[in-house]
Amino acid sequence: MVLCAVRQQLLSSSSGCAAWTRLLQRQSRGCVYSSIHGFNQEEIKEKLQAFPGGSIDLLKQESGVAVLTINNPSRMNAFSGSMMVDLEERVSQLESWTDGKGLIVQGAAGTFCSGSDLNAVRAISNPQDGMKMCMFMQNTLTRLLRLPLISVALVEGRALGGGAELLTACDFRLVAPGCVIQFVHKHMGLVPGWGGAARLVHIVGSCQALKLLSGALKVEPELGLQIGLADGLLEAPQVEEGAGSLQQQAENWLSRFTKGPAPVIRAVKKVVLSGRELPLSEALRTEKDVFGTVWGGPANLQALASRSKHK
Ligand SMILES: CC[C@@H](C(=O)O)C(=O)SCCNC(=O)CCNC(=O)[C@H](O)C(C)(C)COP(=O)(O)OP(=O)(O)OC[C@H]1O[C@@H](n2cnc3c(N)ncnc32)[C@H](O)[C@@H]1OP(=O)(O)O
Repeated sequence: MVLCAVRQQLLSSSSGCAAWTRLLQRQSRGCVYSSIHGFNQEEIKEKLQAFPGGSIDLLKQESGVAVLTINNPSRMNAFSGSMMVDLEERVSQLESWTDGKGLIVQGAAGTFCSGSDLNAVRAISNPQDGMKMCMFMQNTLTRLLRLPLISVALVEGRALGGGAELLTACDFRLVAPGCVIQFVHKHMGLVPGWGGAARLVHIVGSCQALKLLSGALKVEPELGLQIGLADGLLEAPQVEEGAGSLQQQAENWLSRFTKGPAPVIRAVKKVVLSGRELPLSEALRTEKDVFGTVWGGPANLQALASRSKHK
């Protein structure tokens, strides 16, 4: 169902986007898990909806940068079951947002996310349902990371367990003073289940990932920057004129990379994504296909016209 929606959106935008469809088909058939893995998305969505609370809010801005907010403050932004379903639906909306260039993922009320709602976890603790929730969240976070948008996690307060896994599903992480990222899974007798371990190895390397997971180490801003889990440090918001809100600072940081026509910014994310995920020959073919979507396009022709005056 996801691939159909994604394919339809991409093909409807322009014939050039057939390249992106081929990438999705080559890479993942849209998701990590499908019916051939015994995964039934509608079945697990129905189970998850039985655990309500909180919301995942999405604001798509004229600037082409959207803000996704994990909103369950009474539970330190823990993911209820219905929030997991919400997240998948917001990712679908972002997959269809053809004007999008960037995404900021943040938590409400001064903290990021404290993982799964433990009340829900207790209720779906049988292995079958746990694995289905795991596959659902792996599919959703993989699609989040594969969005043709440049994504930034704005990490404030605490990012624990699944919350720490969520921030690994963004391209970059900006940390606020005093925040703590902690993969607490070992303390729960678990390992990451939402894909956080696989992505963490790509971000910080296997040795650092092994330390963070086996030690359930608390990663504060200084360590995060040192090991590459954090890409920038935000300033504590000043009441008087100053750095601006954390979200404003994050938007300013992101703006350096999203400045320009959406088709070009989206093409940049696509070629980096294929370079990161595909074997070299496939990545080169995808790069050629994506190149074909911008070569001779409006932005390219306008740039050539403006430079032809420089004799
Ligand atoms: C794949 C991983 C995934 C999974 O296995 O499904 C997981 O993520 S498992 C969950 C991992 N997360 C945790 O273990 C964090 C648990 N929470 C805490 O350690 C603390 O609450 C905190 C986040 C460090 C904050 O501590 P503190 O500042 O002392 O506040 P409180 O503890 O009083 O919390 C306020 C309020 O929020 C509720 N809360 C917090 N986290 C969760 C959560 N993950 N699930 C459900 N509820 C949560 C907490 O119970 C308090 O509620 P009240 O007691 O009703 O006030």
